[in-house]
Amino acid sequence: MASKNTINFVTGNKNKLKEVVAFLKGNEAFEVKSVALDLPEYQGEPDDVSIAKCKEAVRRLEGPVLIEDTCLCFNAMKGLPGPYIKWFLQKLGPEGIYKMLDGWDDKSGYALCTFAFCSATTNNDVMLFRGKCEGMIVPPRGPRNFGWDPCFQPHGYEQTYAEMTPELKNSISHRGRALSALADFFNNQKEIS
Ligand SMILES: O=c1nc[nH]c2c1ncn2[C@H]1C[C@H](O)[C@@H](COP(=O)(O)OP(=O)(O)OP(=O)(O)O)O1
Ligand SMILES: [Mg+2]
Repeated sequence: MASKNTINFVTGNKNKLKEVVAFLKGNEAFEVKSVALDLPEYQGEPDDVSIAKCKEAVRRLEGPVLIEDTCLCFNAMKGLPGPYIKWFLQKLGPEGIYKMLDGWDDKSGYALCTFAFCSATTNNDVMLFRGKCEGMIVPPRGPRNFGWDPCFQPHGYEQTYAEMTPELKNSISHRGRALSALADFFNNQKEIS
């Protein structure tokens, strides 16, 4: 049996890593090796942010590189805070994230996850794998373990992400959906070079 391909997954976020490892457990085509590195927070549209982040990771490391960038987008605000959610969360906490929508009736939004992969041998071409989960921004409920999980409730569910089991979250989440696209791609590749 051919040995598994290993991809460097570059993230400074332990919770992201945990979800990625749990999702890929049992995957036969590849495995991720964690590289704990805080990459810069770029500005722009989600795809451009992920491409810039991936190119910076390639510049710093050798071999195939995988990064991920997550947005939380409010429909009332035309997709903002989007890639800037990290700073809003850091300053305002989950309560403040909900209060941002005080002036709007529309509390709907979506979580968007974009994985960016670069093989480092293909002229630095970056491939993107996206996953989206639609839902509502709600007053925080549930454990405060992971970012804005307490104030995001996916459509069709009565729990916030924070109130879900890790298995349920991964099966419907923005990240789970993006990982499923990523895994499909790699499972159809013979070798990741
Ligand atoms: O499923 C999630 N559930 C709740 N919160 C989440 C989730 N996924 C990311 N988050 C938070 C982390 C950060 O505050 C922001 C995304 O920013 P983002 O740059 O992608 O993450 P990060 O800087 O923590 O890690 P990284 O080193 O991979 O860039 O939303
Ligand atoms: Mg980041």
